[in-house]
Amino acid sequence: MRNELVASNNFIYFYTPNNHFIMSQKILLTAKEVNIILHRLACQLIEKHLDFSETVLIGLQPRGKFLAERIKQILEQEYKVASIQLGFLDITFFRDDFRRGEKPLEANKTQIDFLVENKKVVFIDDVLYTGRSINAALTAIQSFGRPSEVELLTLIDRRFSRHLPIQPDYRGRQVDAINNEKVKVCWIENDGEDAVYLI
Ligand SMILES: O=P(O)(O)OC[C@H]1O[C@H](OP(=O)(O)OP(=O)(O)O)[C@H](O)[C@@H]1O
Repeated sequence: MRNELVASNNFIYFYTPNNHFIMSQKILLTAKEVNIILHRLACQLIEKHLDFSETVLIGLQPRGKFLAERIKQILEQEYKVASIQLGFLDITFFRDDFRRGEKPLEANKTQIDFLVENKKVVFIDDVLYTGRSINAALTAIQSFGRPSEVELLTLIDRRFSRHLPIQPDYRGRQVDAINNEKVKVCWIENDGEDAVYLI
């Protein structure tokens, strides 16, 4: 059991019943802010891709999937863009560091039911940090054809943290976080709320 106290400076402090502080996390984006940003990102995509007839969306597994599904839903339901092609790409075994960990890796499902040959591909992920996931995605997508163009949409861009020359084309929010901090993006369908925390 723990009690939760929301402080006025956007930090959430957790205390044990005997009042020992155990951790804190800062809320970077509330559900309302996430919703506003998702609509802006959807509009930016429409501005560039119009009817999406030559464009496919690819959500990166595991957590880019939720963002990609949300963007698709907004485009179709609120902005009446018809039948957007959306796939999900797992990059686990394409990472340049996949043999370096001690734990056995668990892959997620890749589900791309279309060719990306000559299509404009938009990668969608929740966080851009070192850029290594996107680097792996660029390799992995080659199995599905040769896109005419690849762009990147990310909800959170961790500034000054890149290991590779990769930048987002569409970004929700830039965040300055130091290396031992984690940016956690929560989705209501998976985590019970829409929110972004710095932990
Ligand atoms: O630019 P990169 O350094 O590759 O980081 C970006 C990736 O990091 C996060 O996943 P992470 O592997 O941290 O997993 P988790 O958040 O689901 O624990 C996030 O979902 C991105 O896919």
